[in-house]
Amino acid sequence: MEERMEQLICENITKNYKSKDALDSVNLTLAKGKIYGLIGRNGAGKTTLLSILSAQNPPSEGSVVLETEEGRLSVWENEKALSHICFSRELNVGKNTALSATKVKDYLRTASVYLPYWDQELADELIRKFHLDVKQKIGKLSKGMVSMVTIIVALASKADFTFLDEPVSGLDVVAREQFYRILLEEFTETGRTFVVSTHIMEEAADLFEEVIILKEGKLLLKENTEELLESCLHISGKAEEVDRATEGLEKHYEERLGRSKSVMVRLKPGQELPDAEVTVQPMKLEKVFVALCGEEA
Ligand SMILES: Nc1ncnc2c1ncn2[C@@H]1O[C@H](COP(=O)(O)OP(=O)(O)OP(=O)(O)O)[C@@H](O)[C@H]1O
Repeated sequence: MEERMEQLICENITKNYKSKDALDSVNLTLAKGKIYGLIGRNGAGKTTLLSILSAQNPPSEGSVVLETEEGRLSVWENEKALSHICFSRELNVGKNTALSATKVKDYLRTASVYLPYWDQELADELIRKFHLDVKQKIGKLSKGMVSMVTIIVALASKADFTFLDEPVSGLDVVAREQFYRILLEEFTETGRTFVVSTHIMEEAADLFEEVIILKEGKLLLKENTEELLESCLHISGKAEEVDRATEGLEKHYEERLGRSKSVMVRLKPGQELPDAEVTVQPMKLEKVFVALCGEEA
């Protein structure tokens, strides 16, 4: 019987670069069979986290452990653990680099050698779906086509834990929708775990069972997306009414305009808003993110 990977655990990960502390004591457990959205402002530490989770980058402190039926395997320098993890990074092609001169088919062939569960049939299907010219050099591809190459590597890797770093950043809206559909199909068929970092939250929010938010190198929250959105409310109205309605609640992003005021509250389980003359509106993920990670006015 095929061995199943259970969860990937990130224990107290800190990463200090020379001039920057990129991650600060991050504890995180990624369960089998979920799609996670990883969000955070520029420089929050998303890429650093994914590179540490996949052992492409050593942490300054802490460890990453793959928990299996057979026991706990440290991910660092452990071929068996790493065979179940794929981080398909954004490609920095650059001019006149070895990568820019590499043909797509050769890049994919190299990936197929390194990734032990590579599915060539799936890779070929995705190449067709994305209309990708595999004879083309990577340096000659458009930004979106380069993103497609990283998406193909991620999906065809068939790794139990697959990380994609801003996969849709260069894609047009049609290709983005196509990517979300393909990802969901692959997820439904296989129950693999995906972590997808993105700045384009709204259109991907339905895809994420859980969201992970990094803020300045710290894990701000990891929560079921639906529950997070249910708990966050936008309250507006006369300032004194808003104050009365939100007293004692967790508040973010207060904005005052003359005598009126608006604020986001995040209700804890069991908490309710008192009756008050205020307008209460549900919030979309992007607005919740801005309220949690944006700069207060
Ligand atoms: N190799 C490195 N050397 C020094 N500092 C680095 C290195 N890589 C990242 N950093 C710094 O660590 C911090 C986190 O960077 P990281 O790339 O992980 O952020 P991110 O959340 O992925 O950002 P973005 O959304 O802009 O891609 C940033 O301040 C960045 O400048």
